[in-house]
Amino acid sequence: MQVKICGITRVEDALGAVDAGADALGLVFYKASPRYIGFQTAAAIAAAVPPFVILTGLFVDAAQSEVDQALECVPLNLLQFHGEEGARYCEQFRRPYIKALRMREGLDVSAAMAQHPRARGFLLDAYCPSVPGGTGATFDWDRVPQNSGCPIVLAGGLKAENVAAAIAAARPQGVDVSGGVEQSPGLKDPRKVSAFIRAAKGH
Ligand SMILES: O=C(O)c1ccccc1NCC(=O)[C@H](O)[C@H](O)COP(=O)(O)O
Repeated sequence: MQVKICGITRVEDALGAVDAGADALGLVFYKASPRYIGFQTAAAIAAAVPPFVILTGLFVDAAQSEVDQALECVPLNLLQFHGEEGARYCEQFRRPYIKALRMREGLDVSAAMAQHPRARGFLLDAYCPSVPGGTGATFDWDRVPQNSGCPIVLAGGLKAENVAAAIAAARPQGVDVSGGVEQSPGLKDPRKVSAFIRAAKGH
């Protein structure tokens, strides 16, 4: 099971997550988030992270110039679009990307996935009307499509205590967590991070 720890704001949190076995880290470039970091901090984190860890840049309906600037300043391996971005917008950066789908009631997940034929995967997150992500809320894991033909990353309200059950129900390729491994918004708790990764990877 691949694990992404999202909302990293400090070098020590990045290194702690990598030591604990994280496969990917998420850097939030959405200014309204308590986990927002600027490009300078992001570049410092990127410089400290070993080469085989996937560094993901997260955006919510950002201006094209903002994503371009992030790509100039930070060596991101993957883009994560967490708003209402369409395929043409996401593809213009010519970088691997995953599209977040917020699981509001009635969402046709397969149809939403079909709108992004070039996405490398889909991150399925809980839907809360006023907050685009990092809400700590779960959704019904039985709604995760099986055999969709594209990697699924499960997110939303995961923590060490529920991630094994979530994986058993949704059978995703990866899991993503933010609030469930924090001591306070934006600051990771090393013990929670390592308990989460152990539980997700089944050891
Ligand atoms: O983390 C944020 O603050 C955030 C803000 C706006 C859009 C997305 C955000 N996070 C995206 C993630 O990938 C989170 O890990 C995911 O939403 C799950 O968060 P949580 O329920 O806190 O584990």
